[in-house]
Formats: sequence, C-alpha cells, structure tokens
Amino acid sequence: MDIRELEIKNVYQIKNKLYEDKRGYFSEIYRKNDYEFLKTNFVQENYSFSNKYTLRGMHYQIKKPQAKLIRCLNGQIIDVILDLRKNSETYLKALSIKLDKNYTLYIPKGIAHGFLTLKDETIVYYKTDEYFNSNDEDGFIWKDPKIFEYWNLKEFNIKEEQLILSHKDKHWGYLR
Ligand SMILES: Cc1cn([C@H]2C[C@H](O)[C@@H](COP(=O)(O)OP(=O)(O)O[C@H]3O[C@@H](C)C(=O)[C@@H](O)[C@H]3O)O2)c(=O)[nH]c1=O
Repeated sequence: MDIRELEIKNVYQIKNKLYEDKRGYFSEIYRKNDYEFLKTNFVQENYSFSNKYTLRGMHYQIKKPQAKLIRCLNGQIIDVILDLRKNSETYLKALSIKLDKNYTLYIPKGIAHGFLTLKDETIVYYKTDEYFNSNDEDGFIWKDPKIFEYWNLKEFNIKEEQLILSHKDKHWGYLR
C-alpha cells in the first residue's frame, strides 16, 4: 500500500488501488491485515450522501473520541481536520486534503473533522473505532479562524451563501 503520513501526527493518506476495465473499476475498501499498523479496532461504518457544496462539520466526540477511516466513494470532497490532542506535537495544526475515489484518509482519535462536497451525489463512507453518541458529540463552527482558510472557498469559486449546512452545523460556536 502507498501510505503517507501528513503534516498532522498519525494522520495518513492511503492511495487506493483501482482495477479499471471496460466495465468500470473494482477496488478493495478494507483488508484487516493492511490496516494493522493503525492499531485501530473499527466498530461502526457510515455513509453519507450529499449534494454539491454541502459542508458537514466540524465534529468530534469528547469522552470517547473516534478514529476514522474515510473514503469518498463518489464525487469529491475537501476534508478539513484540526488536531485537538493537547499532548500532540501538532496540537492545533489544521490541514485540508482533497479526497475522491483515489485516496483514503485515516485520522486518529482526538481530531476534529469536517468536509465540503465539490460535486453532486457525493458519497462519503467511513469507519469509526467508537460508536456514535449524540450526547458525547461536540463541534465548532466551520468559519473558525483556525480552519477557515482550509476550505479553499476562493480557489473553488464557492460563495458562503451557496453552502448547505445542517441546523446544528450552522450554530456551533467558535473553538474555545
Ligand atoms: C454521525 C451519526 C449520525 N447519526 C444520526 C444523527 C442525526 O439524526 C443524523 C444526521 O447526523 P449528523 O447531522 O450529525 O450527520 P453528519 O453531519 O454527517 O455527521 C458526521 O459529520 C462528519 C463530518 C463526521 O466527522 C462524522 O463523524 C459525523 O459527525 O444521523 C447516527 O445515527 N449515527 C451516526 O454515527
């Protein structure tokens, strides 16, 4: 596997192998032994389907933080993360990465996560190593200065008014 650690500690980008032919393509999503190096026991799988310019985030769990293995099965996203691990060398560092069918992203526990879809019918599929618990969930607003630039809205010619957000994601406060 082609694995690259990104600028936030223990965040990995993994190149997906696609076997293309006249029918389309085939790709494995997950083999336990390939991902043993992560020492992560995934317990839940999710997928979301979104229209273009949907922004979901920024989310994390407090008591039982979730590591996530994220793949964009259809369409394209800008994935934005921020390191909230106080003991991390890269504490409060943010980054963004474009994901489509070619790359998987791994984020360890303690990282805030969000993504913006760049195409209609974008499907994001991800595994987590802790169950979702709405009482444990926290977040902050996507416009927080610590991450705002990472959405690259200008580069993609996206206006704030075009963004589609849930009620919850519109009303998070700034990161304290
Ligand atoms: C995330 C999640 C949501 N839900 C429910 C709660 C709610 O009624 C509905 C929609 O939830 P949300 O609006 O929180 O979905 P969404 O905004 O897509 O939440 C996700 O955002 C991305 C950025 C992440 O990092 C994920 O971990 C998760 O927080 O689905 C579950 O039942 N299980 C889950 O694991």
